Amino acid sequence: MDNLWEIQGKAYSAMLTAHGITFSYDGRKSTLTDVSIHVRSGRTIVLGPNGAGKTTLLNVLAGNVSARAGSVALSVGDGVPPVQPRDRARYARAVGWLPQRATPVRGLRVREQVAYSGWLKGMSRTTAWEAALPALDQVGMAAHAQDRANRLSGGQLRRVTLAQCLVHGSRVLLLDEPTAGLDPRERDRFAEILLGLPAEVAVVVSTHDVVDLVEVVGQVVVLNGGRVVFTGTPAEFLDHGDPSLPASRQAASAYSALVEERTHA
Ligand SMILES: Nc1ncnc2c1ncn2[C@@H]1O[C@H](COP(=O)(O)OP(=O)(O)OP(=O)(O)O)[C@@H](O)[C@H]1O
Repeated sequence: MDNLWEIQGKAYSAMLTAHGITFSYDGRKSTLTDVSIHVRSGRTIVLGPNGAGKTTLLNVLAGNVSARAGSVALSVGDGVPPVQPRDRARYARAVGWLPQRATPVRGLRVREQVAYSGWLKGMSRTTAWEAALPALDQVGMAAHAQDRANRLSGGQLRRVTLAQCLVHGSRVLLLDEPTAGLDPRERDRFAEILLGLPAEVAVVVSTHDVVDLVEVVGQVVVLNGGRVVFTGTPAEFLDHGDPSLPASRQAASAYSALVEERTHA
């Protein structure tokens, strides 16, 4: 189990593919309709207005909820059968999910909280305890390993929650609005941490904040009304913006154009 990502001694990058996902909370109205997304190593940003379905999509990708139609599969290497969400233990171990609201586990210290997550994902107690410190170091929180988790600031807690995703060696990270509500310094720090992750890790970030993440991503996906209305590179995304605007406003203009095009279609 600890060597999921080393097949015959070679580390593989993962590819997460969702195909034709349709999801409904009440069995009638579709919150996601025929959504397909391919996530490779590097960063993917999922943009969309409130209620577009970003959180729901991340929950489907994380295996937290099941789609009514479509499939989700994680490829881990040549000749290895893809891992599917119904293979709960392996899938959960492979995919790290950071929910919108980070919560401290009452009574635990920071290192214990991170180790606990690793243990929940199938690591032995000792391995999880050992792995907790490097995971905290990756997010700049090693110095707080002995602090009570419920005494941390919102930004620190968010970083500890990211360490909880990293501790079990996730090759796909699903981060639901990770920088929402953080001050500019914490936001910059979070962006730097994402940039510092190993190249083979695939990171999916849902956000409303077009500007600060577009420059650090490899793929942009725009959701509107539960449908994918755009998938492409940041440059292709920016092509939808008004070229007469200063660069700092191009991304917001591209986003508005894509969302409005769809709304009026
Ligand atoms: N547990 C739930 N039960 C029923 N409907 C839900 C549930 N969660 C979300 N919805 C509905 O599904 C739609 C998509 O919500 P979702 O949270 O996925 O969108 P979002 O793009 O993440 O929005 P936001 O940016 O506001 O977080 C919304 O209409 C929302 O009201």
